[in-house]
Amino acid sequence: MALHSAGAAFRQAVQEESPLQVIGAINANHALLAKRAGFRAIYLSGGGVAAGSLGLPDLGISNLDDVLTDVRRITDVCDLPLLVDVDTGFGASAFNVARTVKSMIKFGAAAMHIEDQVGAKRCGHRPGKEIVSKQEMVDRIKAAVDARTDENFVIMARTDALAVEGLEAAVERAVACVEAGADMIFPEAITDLGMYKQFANAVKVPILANITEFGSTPLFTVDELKGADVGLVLYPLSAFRAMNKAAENVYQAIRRDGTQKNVVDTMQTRMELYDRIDYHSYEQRLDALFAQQKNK
Ligand SMILES: C[C@](O)(C(=O)O)[C@H](CC(=O)O)C(=O)O
Ligand SMILES: [Mg+2]
Repeated sequence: MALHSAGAAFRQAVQEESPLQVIGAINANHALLAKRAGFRAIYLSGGGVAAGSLGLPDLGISNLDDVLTDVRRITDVCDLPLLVDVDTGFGASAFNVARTVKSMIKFGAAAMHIEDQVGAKRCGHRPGKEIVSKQEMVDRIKAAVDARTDENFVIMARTDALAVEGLEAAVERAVACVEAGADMIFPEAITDLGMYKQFANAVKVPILANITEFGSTPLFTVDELKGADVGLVLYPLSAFRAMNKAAENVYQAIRRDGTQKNVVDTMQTRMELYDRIDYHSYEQRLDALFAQQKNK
Protein backbone atom coordinates (compact mmCIF):
# COMPACT_ATOMS: atom_id res chain seq x y z
CA MET A 1 0.00 0.00 0.00
CA ALA A 2 1.18 3.53 -0.77
CA LEU A 3 2.80 5.33 2.15
CA HIS A 4 0.38 8.20 1.88
CA SER A 5 -2.78 6.82 0.35
CA ALA A 6 -5.11 9.38 -1.18
CA GLY A 7 -7.63 6.58 -1.55
CA ALA A 8 -7.54 5.87 2.18
CA ALA A 9 -8.17 9.56 2.89
CA PHE A 10 -11.15 9.51 0.53
CA ARG A 11 -12.63 6.42 2.18
CA GLN A 12 -12.16 8.01 5.59
CA ALA A 13 -13.92 11.19 4.48
CA VAL A 14 -16.86 9.12 3.21
CA GLN A 15 -17.03 7.45 6.64
CA GLU A 16 -16.81 10.67 8.60
CA GLU A 17 -19.05 13.04 6.63
CA SER A 18 -22.34 11.53 5.67
CA PRO A 19 -23.15 12.29 2.95
CA LEU A 20 -19.72 13.55 1.85
CA GLN A 21 -19.92 16.71 -0.24
CA VAL A 22 -17.55 16.33 -3.19
CA ILE A 23 -16.99 19.64 -4.92
CA GLY A 24 -15.81 20.20 -8.48
CA ALA A 25 -12.50 22.04 -8.82
CA ILE A 26 -11.68 22.80 -12.42
CA ASN A 27 -8.05 23.67 -11.74
CA ALA A 28 -5.40 23.87 -9.03
CA ASN A 29 -6.47 27.34 -7.94
CA HIS A 30 -10.05 26.22 -7.40
CA ALA A 31 -8.84 23.19 -5.46
CA LEU A 32 -7.24 25.58 -2.97
CA LEU A 33 -10.44 27.64 -2.79
CA ALA A 34 -12.48 24.49 -2.17
CA LYS A 35 -10.19 23.42 0.64
CA ARG A 36 -10.41 26.86 2.18
CA ALA A 37 -14.22 26.68 2.09
CA GLY A 38 -14.01 23.53 4.21
CA PHE A 39 -14.66 20.73 1.72
CA ARG A 40 -13.05 17.37 2.48
CA ALA A 41 -12.95 16.00 -1.07
CA ILE A 42 -12.70 17.48 -4.55
CA TYR A 43 -13.63 16.37 -8.05
CA LEU A 44 -12.18 16.71 -11.51
CA SER A 45 -15.02 16.67 -14.02
CA GLY A 46 -14.60 15.09 -17.45
CA GLY A 47 -17.01 17.61 -18.90
CA GLY A 48 -14.95 20.28 -17.13
CA VAL A 49 -11.61 19.12 -18.57
CA ALA A 50 -13.21 19.05 -22.02
CA ALA A 51 -14.94 22.43 -21.81
CA GLY A 52 -12.54 24.22 -19.47
CA SER A 53 -9.08 23.01 -20.45
CA LEU A 54 -9.81 22.23 -24.12
CA GLY A 55 -12.89 24.28 -25.09
CA LEU A 56 -14.56 21.10 -26.35
CA PRO A 57 -17.88 19.37 -25.66
CA ASP A 58 -18.23 16.37 -23.31
CA LEU A 59 -18.37 13.79 -26.10
CA GLY A 60 -15.42 11.52 -25.43
CA ILE A 61 -12.94 13.73 -27.30
CA SER A 62 -10.45 14.38 -24.49
CA ASN A 63 -7.92 11.67 -23.69
CA LEU A 64 -6.11 10.23 -20.68
CA ASP A 65 -3.21 12.68 -20.93
CA ASP A 66 -5.56 15.68 -21.02
CA VAL A 67 -7.09 14.54 -17.74
CA LEU A 68 -3.77 13.54 -16.14
CA THR A 69 -2.31 16.98 -16.77
CA ASP A 70 -5.10 18.53 -14.74
CA VAL A 71 -4.97 15.80 -12.07
CA ARG A 72 -1.25 16.39 -11.53
CA ARG A 73 -1.62 20.16 -11.32
CA ILE A 74 -4.32 19.78 -8.67
CA THR A 75 -2.64 17.09 -6.58
CA ASP A 76 0.67 19.01 -6.68
CA VAL A 77 -0.79 21.83 -4.58
CA CYS A 78 -3.83 20.42 -2.79
CA ASP A 79 -3.86 17.45 -0.42
CA LEU A 80 -7.61 16.91 -0.43
CA PRO A 81 -8.57 13.51 -1.86
CA LEU A 82 -9.51 13.89 -5.53
CA LEU A 83 -12.22 11.91 -7.34
CA VAL A 84 -11.57 11.85 -11.09
CA ASP A 85 -14.02 11.32 -13.94
CA VAL A 86 -12.34 8.91 -16.38
CA ASP A 87 -15.36 8.69 -18.70
CA THR A 88 -15.41 5.19 -20.23
CA GLY A 89 -11.81 4.42 -19.20
CA PHE A 90 -9.91 5.82 -22.23
CA GLY A 91 -9.83 2.78 -24.47
CA ALA A 92 -11.79 -0.38 -25.11
CA SER A 93 -9.44 -3.04 -23.81
CA ALA A 94 -8.72 -4.17 -20.26
CA PHE A 95 -5.15 -2.93 -20.79
CA ASN A 96 -6.42 0.57 -21.51
CA VAL A 97 -8.48 0.57 -18.33
CA ALA A 98 -5.50 -0.79 -16.37
CA ARG A 99 -3.26 1.97 -17.71
CA THR A 100 -5.84 4.57 -16.67
CA VAL A 101 -6.04 3.19 -13.13
CA LYS A 102 -2.27 2.98 -12.66
CA SER A 103 -1.79 6.49 -14.02
CA MET A 104 -4.48 7.93 -11.76
CA ILE A 105 -2.82 6.43 -8.70
CA LYS A 106 0.62 7.59 -9.83
CA PHE A 107 -0.63 11.14 -10.34
CA GLY A 108 -2.13 11.25 -6.85
CA ALA A 109 -5.86 10.73 -7.45
CA ALA A 110 -7.86 9.09 -4.65
CA ALA A 111 -10.73 7.68 -6.66
CA MET A 112 -12.12 7.44 -10.17
CA HIS A 113 -15.49 6.79 -11.71
CA ILE A 114 -15.80 4.77 -14.86
CA GLU A 115 -19.08 4.59 -16.76
CA ASP A 116 -20.99 2.14 -18.94
CA GLN A 117 -21.58 4.37 -21.94
CA VAL A 118 -20.09 3.50 -25.33
CA GLY A 119 -16.74 5.12 -26.16
CA ALA A 120 -18.42 7.88 -28.16
CA LYS A 121 -20.07 9.00 -24.95
CA ARG A 122 -22.31 11.94 -24.11
CA CYS A 123 -22.94 14.02 -21.06
CA GLY A 124 -25.09 11.93 -18.71
CA HIS A 125 -27.86 14.50 -18.82
CA ARG A 126 -28.26 14.61 -22.62
CA PRO A 127 -30.61 12.52 -24.74
CA GLY A 128 -29.39 9.79 -27.09
CA LYS A 129 -27.03 7.97 -24.73
CA GLU A 130 -25.93 4.45 -25.64
CA ILE A 131 -24.56 1.95 -23.17
CA VAL A 132 -22.43 -1.18 -23.47
CA SER A 133 -23.75 -4.58 -22.31
CA LYS A 134 -23.80 -5.41 -18.62
CA GLN A 135 -21.02 -7.94 -19.21
CA GLU A 136 -18.79 -5.39 -20.93
CA MET A 137 -19.27 -2.98 -18.02
CA VAL A 138 -18.49 -5.74 -15.52
CA ASP A 139 -15.30 -6.43 -17.49
CA ARG A 140 -14.32 -2.75 -17.22
CA ILE A 141 -14.73 -2.94 -13.44
CA LYS A 142 -12.80 -6.20 -13.17
CA ALA A 143 -9.95 -4.73 -15.19
CA ALA A 144 -9.91 -1.61 -13.03
CA VAL A 145 -9.95 -3.49 -9.74
CA ASP A 146 -7.25 -5.88 -10.92
CA ALA A 147 -4.95 -3.02 -11.98
CA ARG A 148 -4.91 -1.23 -8.62
CA THR A 149 -1.45 -0.65 -7.18
CA ASP A 150 -3.04 0.78 -4.03
CA GLU A 151 -5.88 -1.30 -2.65
CA ASN A 152 -7.43 1.81 -1.10
CA PHE A 153 -7.78 3.61 -4.43
CA VAL A 154 -11.53 3.81 -4.96
CA ILE A 155 -13.13 2.35 -8.07
CA MET A 156 -16.58 3.85 -8.50
CA ALA A 157 -18.88 2.38 -11.12
CA ARG A 158 -21.16 4.84 -12.87
CA THR A 159 -24.18 3.55 -14.68
CA ASP A 160 -26.04 5.58 -17.28
CA ALA A 161 -28.59 2.78 -17.70
CA LEU A 162 -31.54 4.48 -15.99
CA ALA A 163 -32.29 6.72 -18.97
CA VAL A 164 -31.74 3.89 -21.46
CA GLU A 165 -33.12 0.72 -19.84
CA GLY A 166 -35.01 1.89 -16.76
CA LEU A 167 -34.58 1.59 -13.01
CA GLU A 168 -34.65 -2.17 -12.59
CA ALA A 169 -31.96 -2.80 -15.19
CA ALA A 170 -29.84 0.04 -13.79
CA VAL A 171 -30.00 -1.39 -10.28
CA GLU A 172 -29.11 -4.83 -11.66
CA ARG A 173 -26.04 -3.36 -13.33
CA ALA A 174 -25.02 -1.65 -10.11
CA VAL A 175 -25.27 -4.97 -8.25
CA ALA A 176 -23.19 -6.70 -10.93
CA CYS A 177 -20.53 -3.97 -10.70
CA VAL A 178 -20.27 -4.34 -6.92
CA GLU A 179 -19.98 -8.11 -7.30
CA ALA A 180 -17.11 -7.43 -9.71
CA GLY A 181 -15.36 -5.34 -7.05
CA ALA A 182 -16.65 -1.75 -7.42
CA ASP A 183 -16.33 0.15 -4.14
CA MET A 184 -19.04 2.72 -4.75
CA ILE A 185 -21.90 3.33 -7.20
CA PHE A 186 -22.78 6.45 -9.19
CA PRO A 187 -26.27 6.10 -10.65
CA GLU A 188 -26.41 8.82 -13.30
CA ALA A 189 -29.28 11.19 -14.12
CA ILE A 190 -31.58 10.19 -11.26
CA THR A 191 -34.97 11.88 -11.36
CA ASP A 192 -36.56 10.90 -8.01
CA LEU A 193 -35.14 10.88 -4.52
CA GLY A 194 -36.56 7.41 -3.84
CA MET A 195 -34.41 5.90 -6.60
CA TYR A 196 -31.23 6.50 -4.59
CA LYS A 197 -32.69 4.45 -1.77
CA GLN A 198 -33.40 1.59 -4.14
CA PHE A 199 -29.79 1.57 -5.33
CA ALA A 200 -28.48 1.85 -1.77
CA ASN A 201 -30.66 -1.02 -0.54
CA ALA A 202 -29.59 -3.24 -3.41
CA VAL A 203 -25.82 -2.69 -3.33
CA LYS A 204 -24.90 -1.90 0.29
CA VAL A 205 -21.95 0.28 -0.77
CA PRO A 206 -21.90 4.11 -0.80
CA ILE A 207 -24.07 5.74 -3.49
CA LEU A 208 -23.10 9.03 -5.13
CA ALA A 209 -25.74 11.59 -6.08
CA ASN A 210 -24.71 13.86 -8.96
CA ILE A 211 -26.38 17.18 -8.22
CA THR A 212 -25.34 18.96 -11.39
CA GLU A 213 -27.23 22.08 -12.40
CA PHE A 214 -29.54 22.35 -15.41
CA GLY A 215 -29.75 18.57 -15.82
CA SER A 216 -32.35 15.87 -15.15
CA THR A 217 -31.77 15.66 -11.40
CA PRO A 218 -33.55 18.17 -9.12
CA LEU A 219 -31.21 20.16 -6.85
CA PHE A 220 -31.81 17.94 -3.82
CA THR A 221 -30.27 19.21 -0.57
CA VAL A 222 -27.77 17.37 1.59
CA ASP A 223 -30.51 16.71 4.15
CA GLU A 224 -32.87 15.28 1.55
CA LEU A 225 -30.10 13.07 0.17
CA LYS A 226 -29.12 11.88 3.63
CA GLY A 227 -32.70 10.71 4.09
CA ALA A 228 -32.37 8.74 0.84
CA ASP A 229 -29.27 6.86 2.08
CA VAL A 230 -26.90 8.73 -0.25
CA GLY A 231 -23.22 8.47 0.74
CA LEU A 232 -21.68 11.18 -1.44
CA VAL A 233 -23.08 14.33 -3.04
CA LEU A 234 -21.33 15.66 -6.13
CA TYR A 235 -21.38 19.24 -7.44
CA PRO A 236 -19.24 18.71 -10.54
CA LEU A 237 -19.37 22.05 -12.31
CA SER A 238 -21.01 24.58 -9.97
CA ALA A 239 -17.97 26.86 -9.54
CA PHE A 240 -17.00 26.37 -13.19
CA ARG A 241 -20.39 27.59 -14.38
CA ALA A 242 -20.21 30.60 -12.05
CA MET A 243 -16.65 31.39 -13.12
CA ASN A 244 -17.56 31.33 -16.80
CA LYS A 245 -20.49 33.66 -16.24
CA ALA A 246 -18.24 36.05 -14.31
CA ALA A 247 -15.62 36.03 -17.08
CA GLU A 248 -18.23 36.74 -19.76
CA ASN A 249 -19.54 39.62 -17.74
CA VAL A 250 -16.07 41.17 -17.38
CA TYR A 251 -15.18 40.67 -21.06
CA GLN A 252 -18.42 42.30 -22.16
CA ALA A 253 -18.03 45.22 -19.75
CA ILE A 254 -14.44 46.04 -20.74
CA ARG A 255 -15.24 45.74 -24.42
CA ARG A 256 -18.36 47.87 -24.05
CA ASP A 257 -17.17 50.52 -21.59
CA GLY A 258 -13.51 50.87 -22.53
CA THR A 259 -12.63 50.42 -18.85
CA GLN A 260 -12.93 47.81 -16.13
CA LYS A 261 -14.00 50.40 -13.55
CA ASN A 262 -17.61 49.18 -13.58
CA VAL A 263 -16.72 45.59 -12.81
CA VAL A 264 -13.62 45.90 -10.65
CA ASP A 265 -15.80 45.44 -7.55
CA THR A 266 -16.70 41.95 -8.78
CA MET A 267 -13.04 40.90 -8.96
CA GLN A 268 -10.88 39.02 -6.49
CA THR A 269 -8.29 41.59 -5.37
CA ARG A 270 -4.54 41.16 -5.76
CA MET A 271 -4.19 40.66 -2.02
CA GLU A 272 -6.97 38.07 -1.96
CA LEU A 273 -5.32 36.16 -4.79
CA TYR A 274 -1.93 36.23 -3.07
CA ASP A 275 -3.51 35.07 0.15
CA ARG A 276 -5.33 32.15 -1.54
CA ILE A 277 -2.19 30.83 -3.23
CA ASP A 278 0.08 31.59 -0.28
CA TYR A 279 2.19 33.96 -2.38
CA HIS A 280 3.91 35.65 0.52
CA SER A 281 5.28 32.53 2.12
CA TYR A 282 6.84 31.55 -1.22
CA GLU A 283 8.43 34.99 -1.42
CA GLN A 284 9.72 34.73 2.13
CA ARG A 285 11.29 31.36 1.40
CA LEU A 286 13.02 32.87 -1.62
CA ASP A 287 14.29 35.78 0.44
CA ALA A 288 15.56 33.45 3.14
CA LEU A 289 17.24 31.20 0.59
CA PHE A 290 19.20 34.00 -1.06
CA ALA A 291 19.63 36.35 1.89
CA GLN A 292 23.17 35.13 2.59
CA GLN A 293 24.20 35.71 -1.00
CA LYS A 294 22.90 39.30 -0.91
CA ASN A 295 24.71 40.02 2.35
CA LYS A 296 28.03 38.93 0.95
C1 LIG B 1 -20.52 14.54 -13.86
C2 LIG B 1 -20.18 14.72 -15.31
O1 LIG B 1 -19.88 13.46 -15.86
C3 LIG B 1 -18.93 15.58 -15.47
O2 LIG B 1 -18.20 15.36 -16.45
O3 LIG B 1 -18.74 16.49 -14.67
C4 LIG B 1 -21.32 15.42 -16.10
C5 LIG B 1 -21.81 16.69 -15.47
C6 LIG B 1 -22.65 17.59 -16.33
O4 LIG B 1 -22.51 17.60 -17.56
O5 LIG B 1 -23.44 18.36 -15.77
C7 LIG B 1 -22.44 14.41 -16.32
O6 LIG B 1 -23.33 14.31 -15.45
O7 LIG B 1 -22.40 13.71 -17.34
MG1 LIG C 1 -18.32 13.31 -17.11
